[in-house]
Amino acid sequence: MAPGYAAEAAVDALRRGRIVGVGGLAVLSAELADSVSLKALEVAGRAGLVITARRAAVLKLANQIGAAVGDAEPVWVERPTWLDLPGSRAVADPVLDLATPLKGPFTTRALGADAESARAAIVLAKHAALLPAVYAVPLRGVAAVVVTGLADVLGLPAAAADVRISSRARLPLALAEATEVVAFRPSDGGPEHLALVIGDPSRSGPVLVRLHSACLTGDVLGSLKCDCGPQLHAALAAIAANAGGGILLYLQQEGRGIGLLNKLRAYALQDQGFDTVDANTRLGFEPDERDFGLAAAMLTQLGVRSVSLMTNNPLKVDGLASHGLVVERIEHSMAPNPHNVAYLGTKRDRQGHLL
Ligand SMILES: Nc1nc2c(ncn2[C@@H]2O[C@H](COP(=O)(O)OP(=O)(O)OP(=O)(O)O)[C@@H](O)[C@H]2O)c(=O)[nH]1
Ligand SMILES: [Zn+2]
Repeated sequence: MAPGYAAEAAVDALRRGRIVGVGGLAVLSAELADSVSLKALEVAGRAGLVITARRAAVLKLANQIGAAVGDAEPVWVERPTWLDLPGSRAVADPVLDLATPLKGPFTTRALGADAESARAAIVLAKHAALLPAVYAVPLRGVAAVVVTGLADVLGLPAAAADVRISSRARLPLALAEATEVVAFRPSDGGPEHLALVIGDPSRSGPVLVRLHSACLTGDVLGSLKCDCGPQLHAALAAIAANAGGGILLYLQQEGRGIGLLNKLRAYALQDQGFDTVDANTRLGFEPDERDFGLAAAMLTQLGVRSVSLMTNNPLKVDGLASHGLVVERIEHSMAPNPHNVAYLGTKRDRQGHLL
Protein backbone atom coordinates (compact mmCIF):
# COMPACT_ATOMS: atom_id res chain seq x y z
CA MET A 1 0.00 0.00 0.00
CA ALA A 2 2.75 2.50 0.88
CA PRO A 3 4.09 4.23 -2.24
CA GLY A 4 7.78 4.15 -3.05
CA TYR A 5 10.09 6.77 -1.69
CA ALA A 6 10.25 8.60 -5.03
CA ALA A 7 6.65 9.81 -4.80
CA GLU A 8 7.25 11.32 -1.35
CA ALA A 9 10.54 12.82 -2.53
CA ALA A 10 8.69 14.30 -5.51
CA VAL A 11 6.15 15.96 -3.20
CA ASP A 12 9.01 17.47 -1.23
CA ALA A 13 10.88 18.63 -4.34
CA LEU A 14 7.75 20.15 -5.84
CA ARG A 15 7.24 22.16 -2.63
CA ARG A 16 10.78 23.48 -3.01
CA GLY A 17 10.09 24.72 -6.54
CA ARG A 18 12.22 22.01 -8.19
CA ILE A 19 11.56 20.08 -11.40
CA VAL A 20 10.22 16.58 -10.88
CA GLY A 21 9.53 13.79 -13.33
CA VAL A 22 6.17 12.07 -13.06
CA GLY A 23 5.34 9.35 -15.59
CA GLY A 24 6.22 10.83 -18.97
CA LEU A 25 6.23 14.48 -17.91
CA ALA A 26 8.66 16.86 -16.23
CA VAL A 27 6.70 19.32 -14.08
CA LEU A 28 7.23 22.43 -11.99
CA SER A 29 4.78 24.00 -9.54
CA ALA A 30 3.05 26.91 -11.29
CA GLU A 31 2.98 29.00 -8.12
CA LEU A 32 6.68 28.47 -7.26
CA ALA A 33 8.30 28.60 -10.71
CA ASP A 34 10.71 31.45 -11.44
CA SER A 35 12.48 32.43 -14.64
CA VAL A 36 15.48 30.21 -13.82
CA SER A 37 13.54 27.03 -13.07
CA LEU A 38 11.17 27.61 -15.98
CA LYS A 39 14.13 28.03 -18.33
CA ALA A 40 15.57 24.75 -17.06
CA LEU A 41 12.22 23.06 -17.71
CA GLU A 42 11.91 24.55 -21.19
CA VAL A 43 15.34 23.35 -22.30
CA ALA A 44 13.83 21.61 -25.31
CA GLY A 45 10.64 23.56 -25.93
CA ARG A 46 7.78 25.62 -24.59
CA ALA A 47 6.01 24.22 -21.49
CA GLY A 48 2.26 23.85 -21.19
CA LEU A 49 0.25 24.46 -18.02
CA VAL A 50 -1.64 21.53 -16.55
CA ILE A 51 -4.63 22.69 -14.50
CA THR A 52 -7.66 20.93 -13.06
CA ALA A 53 -11.00 20.73 -14.84
CA ARG A 54 -12.41 22.88 -12.00
CA ARG A 55 -9.99 25.71 -12.75
CA ALA A 56 -10.43 25.21 -16.51
CA ALA A 57 -14.19 25.62 -16.11
CA VAL A 58 -13.61 28.94 -14.29
CA LEU A 59 -11.36 30.04 -17.18
CA LYS A 60 -14.06 28.83 -19.64
CA LEU A 61 -11.54 26.40 -21.11
CA ALA A 62 -13.09 23.06 -20.28
CA ASN A 63 -15.54 23.30 -23.19
CA GLN A 64 -12.73 23.31 -25.70
CA ILE A 65 -12.02 19.68 -25.00
CA GLY A 66 -15.55 18.72 -24.00
CA ALA A 67 -14.61 18.23 -20.35
CA ALA A 68 -17.38 18.40 -17.79
CA VAL A 69 -17.11 20.48 -14.63
CA GLY A 70 -15.75 18.31 -11.86
CA ASP A 71 -14.33 15.91 -14.44
CA ALA A 72 -11.28 14.20 -12.97
CA GLU A 73 -9.36 14.82 -16.19
CA PRO A 74 -6.93 17.74 -15.98
CA VAL A 75 -6.60 20.20 -18.85
CA TRP A 76 -3.42 21.08 -20.75
CA VAL A 77 -3.26 24.80 -21.59
CA GLU A 78 -0.81 25.79 -24.32
CA ARG A 79 1.55 28.57 -23.35
CA PRO A 80 1.90 30.98 -26.27
CA THR A 81 4.98 33.23 -26.41
CA TRP A 82 3.00 36.27 -25.21
CA LEU A 83 2.07 34.48 -21.97
CA ASP A 84 4.85 35.61 -19.60
CA LEU A 85 5.60 34.27 -16.12
CA PRO A 86 3.15 36.53 -14.19
CA GLY A 87 0.46 35.88 -16.78
CA SER A 88 1.02 32.13 -16.50
CA ARG A 89 0.87 32.30 -12.73
CA ALA A 90 -2.47 34.08 -13.05
CA VAL A 91 -3.83 31.10 -14.99
CA ALA A 92 -3.20 29.05 -11.85
CA ASP A 93 -3.90 31.60 -9.12
CA PRO A 94 -7.27 33.35 -9.10
CA VAL A 95 -6.17 35.66 -6.30
CA LEU A 96 -4.19 37.49 -8.99
CA ASP A 97 -7.12 37.71 -11.42
CA LEU A 98 -7.74 41.35 -10.60
CA ALA A 99 -4.08 42.37 -10.49
CA THR A 100 -3.24 40.52 -13.70
CA PRO A 101 -6.34 40.44 -15.91
CA LEU A 102 -6.29 37.32 -18.01
CA LYS A 103 -5.27 38.07 -21.56
CA GLY A 104 -6.46 35.02 -23.44
CA PRO A 105 -7.71 33.50 -25.57
CA PHE A 106 -6.00 30.34 -24.45
CA THR A 107 -5.95 27.10 -26.34
CA THR A 108 -5.90 23.63 -24.88
CA ARG A 109 -4.63 20.39 -26.31
CA ALA A 110 -5.92 16.88 -25.79
CA LEU A 111 -3.80 15.09 -23.20
CA GLY A 112 -3.73 11.80 -25.07
CA ALA A 113 -0.90 9.59 -23.83
CA ASP A 114 -0.01 12.17 -21.15
CA ALA A 115 -3.39 11.94 -19.39
CA GLU A 116 -2.24 9.66 -16.57
CA SER A 117 0.95 11.63 -16.01
CA ALA A 118 -1.01 14.89 -15.88
CA ARG A 119 -3.47 13.40 -13.41
CA ALA A 120 -0.59 12.20 -11.24
CA ALA A 121 1.05 15.64 -11.41
CA ILE A 122 -2.13 17.18 -9.99
CA VAL A 123 -2.19 14.54 -7.23
CA LEU A 124 1.41 15.50 -6.38
CA ALA A 125 0.60 19.23 -6.30
CA LYS A 126 -2.47 18.69 -4.09
CA HIS A 127 -0.52 16.39 -1.80
CA ALA A 128 2.11 19.11 -1.50
CA ALA A 129 -0.66 21.59 -0.54
CA LEU A 130 0.27 23.74 -3.53
CA LEU A 131 -2.12 25.20 -6.08
CA PRO A 132 -3.15 22.30 -8.34
CA ALA A 133 -1.36 23.64 -11.42
CA VAL A 134 2.02 22.77 -12.95
CA TYR A 135 4.16 23.69 -15.92
CA ALA A 136 4.79 20.53 -17.92
CA VAL A 137 6.97 19.29 -20.77
CA PRO A 138 7.87 15.81 -22.00
CA LEU A 139 10.34 14.35 -19.50
CA ARG A 140 12.97 13.25 -22.02
CA GLY A 141 16.12 15.38 -21.81
CA VAL A 142 15.00 17.46 -18.81
CA ALA A 143 17.07 17.45 -15.59
CA ALA A 144 14.52 16.49 -12.92
CA VAL A 145 15.75 16.18 -9.31
CA VAL A 146 13.55 13.12 -8.79
CA VAL A 147 11.52 10.93 -11.12
CA THR A 148 8.54 8.99 -9.83
CA GLY A 149 6.26 6.39 -11.36
CA LEU A 150 2.51 6.83 -11.77
CA ALA A 151 1.43 3.96 -9.51
CA ASP A 152 3.49 5.40 -6.65
CA VAL A 153 1.89 8.82 -6.97
CA LEU A 154 -1.60 7.46 -7.29
CA GLY A 155 -0.94 5.50 -4.06
CA LEU A 156 -0.21 8.67 -2.08
CA PRO A 157 -3.78 9.39 -0.90
CA ALA A 158 -4.11 5.84 0.46
CA ALA A 159 -0.73 6.14 2.21
CA ALA A 160 -1.92 9.31 3.95
CA ALA A 161 -4.74 7.26 5.49
CA ASP A 162 -2.40 4.39 6.41
CA VAL A 163 -1.69 5.41 10.01
CA ARG A 164 -0.08 3.75 13.01
CA ILE A 165 -0.37 4.67 16.69
CA SER A 166 2.95 6.12 17.83
CA SER A 167 2.26 7.31 21.38
CA ARG A 168 -0.36 7.62 24.11
CA ALA A 169 -0.38 9.94 27.11
CA ARG A 170 -2.69 11.55 29.64
CA LEU A 171 -3.69 15.06 28.53
CA PRO A 172 -6.06 16.76 31.00
CA LEU A 173 -7.99 19.46 29.13
CA ALA A 174 -9.82 22.43 30.57
CA LEU A 175 -13.02 21.10 29.00
CA ALA A 176 -12.32 17.40 29.52
CA GLU A 177 -9.99 16.47 32.34
CA ALA A 178 -10.10 12.71 31.84
CA THR A 179 -8.51 12.77 28.40
CA GLU A 180 -5.91 10.52 26.85
CA VAL A 181 -4.21 11.67 23.66
CA VAL A 182 -3.36 9.01 21.08
CA ALA A 183 -1.01 10.15 18.32
CA PHE A 184 -1.11 8.60 14.84
CA ARG A 185 1.64 8.80 12.24
CA PRO A 186 0.83 8.25 8.53
CA SER A 187 3.06 6.07 6.36
CA ASP A 188 3.56 8.85 3.79
CA GLY A 189 5.56 10.96 6.27
CA GLY A 190 2.79 13.57 6.29
CA PRO A 191 1.31 15.38 9.29
CA GLU A 192 0.40 13.50 12.46
CA HIS A 193 -3.22 13.21 13.64
CA LEU A 194 -4.58 12.99 17.16
CA ALA A 195 -7.36 11.08 18.88
CA LEU A 196 -8.58 12.50 22.18
CA VAL A 197 -10.13 9.64 24.09
CA ILE A 198 -12.31 11.18 26.81
CA GLY A 199 -13.44 9.07 29.75
CA ASP A 200 -13.59 5.33 29.15
CA PRO A 201 -15.88 4.79 26.16
CA SER A 202 -17.24 1.26 25.94
CA ARG A 203 -16.75 -0.28 22.50
CA SER A 204 -19.73 -2.59 22.94
CA GLY A 205 -22.20 0.08 21.78
CA PRO A 206 -21.97 3.25 19.64
CA VAL A 207 -19.17 5.60 20.77
CA LEU A 208 -19.86 9.34 20.82
CA VAL A 209 -17.44 10.72 18.21
CA ARG A 210 -16.56 14.08 16.72
CA LEU A 211 -14.34 14.35 13.62
CA HIS A 212 -12.69 17.73 13.76
CA SER A 213 -10.60 18.97 10.83
CA ALA A 214 -7.88 21.40 11.84
CA CYS A 215 -8.63 25.08 11.44
CA LEU A 216 -5.75 27.17 12.73
CA THR A 217 -7.68 30.39 12.24
CA GLY A 218 -10.79 29.16 14.04
CA ASP A 219 -9.33 26.75 16.61
CA VAL A 220 -6.36 28.82 17.77
CA LEU A 221 -6.89 32.40 16.66
CA GLY A 222 -10.61 32.60 17.35
CA SER A 223 -11.61 33.55 13.81
CA LEU A 224 -15.28 34.43 13.44
CA LYS A 225 -15.34 33.49 9.74
CA CYS A 226 -16.22 29.86 10.50
CA ASP A 227 -17.75 27.81 13.30
CA CYS A 228 -14.72 25.58 13.97
CA GLY A 229 -13.56 26.95 17.32
CA PRO A 230 -17.01 26.86 18.97
CA GLN A 231 -17.68 23.42 17.43
CA LEU A 232 -14.39 22.10 18.84
CA HIS A 233 -15.05 23.39 22.32
CA ALA A 234 -18.71 22.33 22.34
CA ALA A 235 -17.73 18.84 21.18
CA LEU A 236 -15.11 18.45 23.93
CA ALA A 237 -17.59 19.65 26.53
CA ALA A 238 -20.39 17.39 25.25
CA ILE A 239 -18.17 14.31 25.17
CA ALA A 240 -16.86 15.08 28.66
CA ALA A 241 -20.44 15.46 29.91
CA ASN A 242 -21.52 12.19 28.28
CA ALA A 243 -21.62 9.40 30.87
CA GLY A 244 -19.85 7.01 28.49
CA GLY A 245 -17.29 9.58 27.31
CA GLY A 246 -16.24 9.44 23.68
CA ILE A 247 -13.56 10.32 21.15
CA LEU A 248 -12.62 13.49 19.27
CA LEU A 249 -10.35 13.03 16.27
CA TYR A 250 -8.21 16.09 15.55
CA LEU A 251 -7.42 15.62 11.86
CA GLN A 252 -4.70 17.63 10.13
CA GLN A 253 -6.95 18.40 7.18
CA GLU A 254 -6.74 22.18 7.15
CA GLY A 255 -9.11 23.99 4.86
CA ARG A 256 -11.14 20.85 4.09
CA GLY A 257 -7.92 19.25 2.89
CA ILE A 258 -6.47 22.03 0.73
CA GLY A 259 -3.96 23.26 3.33
CA LEU A 260 -3.66 26.46 5.32
CA LEU A 261 -2.15 28.63 2.58
CA ASN A 262 -4.76 27.62 0.05
CA LYS A 263 -7.52 28.19 2.61
CA LEU A 264 -6.19 31.71 3.12
CA ARG A 265 -6.25 32.16 -0.68
CA ALA A 266 -9.88 31.01 -0.53
CA TYR A 267 -10.46 33.66 2.14
CA ALA A 268 -8.97 36.29 -0.17
CA LEU A 269 -11.46 35.21 -2.83
CA GLN A 270 -14.24 35.36 -0.24
CA ASP A 271 -13.17 38.96 0.37
CA GLN A 272 -13.86 39.47 -3.36
CA GLY A 273 -17.40 38.10 -2.91
CA PHE A 274 -17.09 34.40 -3.77
CA ASP A 275 -18.63 31.89 -1.38
CA THR A 276 -16.68 29.05 0.25
CA VAL A 277 -17.56 26.55 -2.51
CA ASP A 278 -16.78 28.84 -5.45
CA ALA A 279 -13.56 29.99 -3.77
CA ASN A 280 -12.34 26.38 -3.65
CA THR A 281 -13.29 25.61 -7.25
CA ARG A 282 -11.80 28.87 -8.56
CA LEU A 283 -8.54 27.73 -6.98
CA GLY A 284 -8.89 24.45 -8.88
CA PHE A 285 -9.91 22.27 -5.93
CA GLU A 286 -13.01 20.23 -5.21
CA PRO A 287 -15.32 21.90 -2.64
CA ASP A 288 -14.12 19.30 -0.11
CA GLU A 289 -10.84 17.45 -0.63
CA ARG A 290 -10.91 15.43 2.59
CA ASP A 291 -10.67 11.65 2.73
CA PHE A 292 -12.51 10.30 5.75
CA GLY A 293 -10.86 6.89 5.26
CA LEU A 294 -8.21 8.36 7.55
CA ALA A 295 -10.73 8.91 10.35
CA ALA A 296 -12.17 5.43 9.78
CA ALA A 297 -8.70 3.90 10.07
CA MET A 298 -8.01 5.76 13.33
CA LEU A 299 -11.33 4.72 14.87
CA THR A 300 -10.86 1.13 13.78
CA GLN A 301 -7.43 1.02 15.45
CA LEU A 302 -9.04 2.33 18.62
CA GLY A 303 -11.40 -0.63 18.52
CA VAL A 304 -14.45 1.41 17.53
CA ARG A 305 -16.97 -0.21 15.17
CA SER A 306 -20.09 1.86 15.77
CA VAL A 307 -20.35 5.64 16.28
CA SER A 308 -22.80 8.34 17.24
CA LEU A 309 -21.26 11.02 15.04
CA MET A 310 -21.63 14.65 16.01
CA THR A 311 -21.87 16.36 12.62
CA ASN A 312 -24.06 18.17 10.11
CA ASN A 313 -21.94 17.02 7.20
CA PRO A 314 -23.30 14.04 5.22
CA LEU A 315 -19.85 13.47 3.66
CA LYS A 316 -18.50 12.52 7.08
CA VAL A 317 -21.36 10.08 7.69
CA ASP A 318 -20.93 8.50 4.24
CA GLY A 319 -17.14 8.51 4.57
CA LEU A 320 -17.15 6.46 7.78
CA ALA A 321 -20.01 4.21 6.63
CA SER A 322 -18.20 3.41 3.37
CA HIS A 323 -15.32 2.09 5.47
CA GLY A 324 -17.53 -0.30 7.36
CA LEU A 325 -18.40 1.69 10.49
CA VAL A 326 -21.97 1.80 11.74
CA VAL A 327 -22.94 5.47 11.93
CA GLU A 328 -25.82 7.32 13.52
CA ARG A 329 -25.78 11.10 13.24
CA ILE A 330 -26.18 13.62 16.05
CA GLU A 331 -26.63 17.28 15.11
CA HIS A 332 -23.74 19.57 16.04
CA SER A 333 -24.58 23.14 15.08
CA MET A 334 -23.55 26.42 16.63
CA ALA A 335 -25.36 29.74 16.72
CA PRO A 336 -24.16 31.89 13.80
CA ASN A 337 -22.39 35.23 14.15
CA PRO A 338 -22.54 38.12 11.64
CA HIS A 339 -19.23 37.02 10.05
CA ASN A 340 -20.09 33.35 9.46
CA VAL A 341 -23.84 33.42 8.82
CA ALA A 342 -23.37 33.41 5.03
CA TYR A 343 -20.70 30.67 5.28
CA LEU A 344 -23.04 28.44 7.27
CA GLY A 345 -25.82 29.15 4.77
CA THR A 346 -23.55 28.08 1.90
CA LYS A 347 -22.69 24.85 3.69
CA ARG A 348 -26.42 24.17 4.09
CA ASP A 349 -27.48 25.21 0.57
CA ARG A 350 -24.54 24.01 -1.52
CA GLN A 351 -22.78 21.31 0.50
CA GLY A 352 -25.82 19.47 1.79
CA HIS A 353 -25.19 20.28 5.44
CA LEU A 354 -28.10 19.18 7.56
CA LEU A 355 -28.69 22.31 9.61
N1 LIG B 1 -11.39 25.57 1.98
C1 LIG B 1 -11.99 26.13 3.03
N2 LIG B 1 -11.94 25.50 4.21
C2 LIG B 1 -12.57 26.06 5.24
C3 LIG B 1 -13.26 27.27 5.16
N3 LIG B 1 -13.75 27.58 6.38
C4 LIG B 1 -13.38 26.57 7.20
N4 LIG B 1 -12.67 25.67 6.52
C5 LIG B 1 -12.14 24.38 6.96
O1 LIG B 1 -13.23 23.51 7.05
C6 LIG B 1 -12.94 22.51 7.98
C7 LIG B 1 -14.09 22.50 8.97
O2 LIG B 1 -14.43 21.25 9.07
P1 LIG B 1 -15.28 20.59 10.21
O3 LIG B 1 -15.21 21.32 11.50
O4 LIG B 1 -14.82 19.17 10.18
O5 LIG B 1 -16.77 20.77 9.76
P2 LIG B 1 -17.68 20.48 8.55
O6 LIG B 1 -17.09 19.70 7.43
O7 LIG B 1 -18.23 21.79 8.18
O8 LIG B 1 -18.81 19.54 9.15
P3 LIG B 1 -19.46 19.50 10.59
O9 LIG B 1 -19.05 18.17 11.12
O10 LIG B 1 -20.91 19.57 10.38
O11 LIG B 1 -18.94 20.63 11.39
C8 LIG B 1 -11.62 22.87 8.62
O12 LIG B 1 -10.58 22.10 7.99
C9 LIG B 1 -11.45 24.33 8.27
O13 LIG B 1 -10.09 24.71 8.15
C10 LIG B 1 -13.30 27.91 3.88
O14 LIG B 1 -13.92 28.96 3.68
N5 LIG B 1 -12.65 27.30 2.85
ZN1 LIG C 1 -12.66 27.09 10.66
